[in-house]
Amino acid sequence: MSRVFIVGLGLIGASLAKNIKMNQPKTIIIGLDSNSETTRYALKYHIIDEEAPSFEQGVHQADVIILGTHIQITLDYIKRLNALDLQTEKIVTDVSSVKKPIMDVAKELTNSSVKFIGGHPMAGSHKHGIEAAKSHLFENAYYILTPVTSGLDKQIQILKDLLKPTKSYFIELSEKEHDKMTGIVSHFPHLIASSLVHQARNWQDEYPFIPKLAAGGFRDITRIASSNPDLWEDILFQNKGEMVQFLSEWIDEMKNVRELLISNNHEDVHQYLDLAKTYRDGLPKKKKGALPNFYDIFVDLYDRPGELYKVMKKLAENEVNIININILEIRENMTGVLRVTLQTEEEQWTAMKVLENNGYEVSLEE
Ligand SMILES: NC(=O)c1ccc[n+]([C@@H]2O[C@H](COP(=O)([O-])OP(=O)(O)OC[C@H]3O[C@@H](n4cnc5c(N)ncnc54)[C@H](O)[C@@H]3O)[C@@H](O)[C@H]2O)c1
Ligand SMILES: O=C(O)C(=O)C[C@]1(C(=O)O)C=C[C@@H](O)C=C1
Repeated sequence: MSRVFIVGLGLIGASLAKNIKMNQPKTIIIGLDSNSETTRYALKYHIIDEEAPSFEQGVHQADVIILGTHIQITLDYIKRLNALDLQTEKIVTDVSSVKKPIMDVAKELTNSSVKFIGGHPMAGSHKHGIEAAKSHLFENAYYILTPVTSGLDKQIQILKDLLKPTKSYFIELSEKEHDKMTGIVSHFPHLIASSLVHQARNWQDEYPFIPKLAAGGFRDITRIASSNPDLWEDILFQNKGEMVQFLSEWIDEMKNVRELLISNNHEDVHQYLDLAKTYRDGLPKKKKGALPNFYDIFVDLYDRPGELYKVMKKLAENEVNIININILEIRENMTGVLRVTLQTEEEQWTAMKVLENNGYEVSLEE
């Protein structure tokens, strides 16, 4: 029986806690969060078994420590490991979205009882906090590991065994490779999504109808602009070097596209769009959850009498034919997610609009 200490019980920390609890019920989960309401929630819904009296005591009590806080805070916790007089070996990992600053600090650790393995599950959400946590969040996602030194094979295997039920795919990368690649496909798109929202907002004074027209395309490309600004400020500055480089490249590219439009260069604009389409179409398809991907929508559902019925009724009234429904985690007083599977893309679109117009939060991805 192992003891796992999770520091920071937000979206990622609590999702891991739920996954471990569900699949390895004998593992004791000790938790720590600076927000006492979060800790109360975690204890009440058995997401953790015990609250750690302090960071230091939690580390002493555990075999594996998962640092699930924002990066700047995680850096402080890693530094605090050095001062501990530990009797047994501790496997310590984090979940931070940027790896170089973490690994720089971890490499400075002189406490030989601490075996640090950098970690980053490449899945998440624009939502944050314990209430958004889901045990299946990491299903089919890549889980990147960045070990601090070689010779940690045994510890890496223990960590992988613990996290195996997340059903994610483990890969090892250097921190440099990690920050470059996640910078391109995760961090930089956040800046662009936010910039598109600002542009729409700036034009809204002159054209107040803009938000009503901001439908499919705009919503798809800007979903991530709804993420937690505290987290993303942290991520963007921790990966500042890459961000500045990508921004410079992007500005040059946009200037070039502007020139193509001004000079009526249809051929090159077509080629620009066509190349992007070919690359985008070739990206691996997302497959999450146990069901094959027909046309799913995901509806936030609160645990209240009649909620499921209301959703089904609205869809029936609009003649949406449902292939399957699946409730992904709903427990007393918790927001769960209802997956509704439709046969066609058109029905997927209709179902989403019908429910959104009736006040539900709906997304095409979980
Ligand atoms: N959100 C995502 O999509 C995502 C995906 C993968 C990895 N990550 C990484 O996971 C980490 C956590 O992100 P999140 O989205 O779960 O954030 P979150 O805001 O949902 O959770 C952070 C939790 O840490 C707690 N906390 C704050 N200060 C603390 C302290 N000093 N000690 C203990 N707890 C403290 C907060 O109360 C909160 O519960 C970040 O480093 C982020 O880079 C995020
Ligand atoms: O799905 C989202 O909302 C996310 O932003 C998740 C996402 C990503 O960009 O894919 C964001 C940051 C993480 O470090 C990992 C995953």
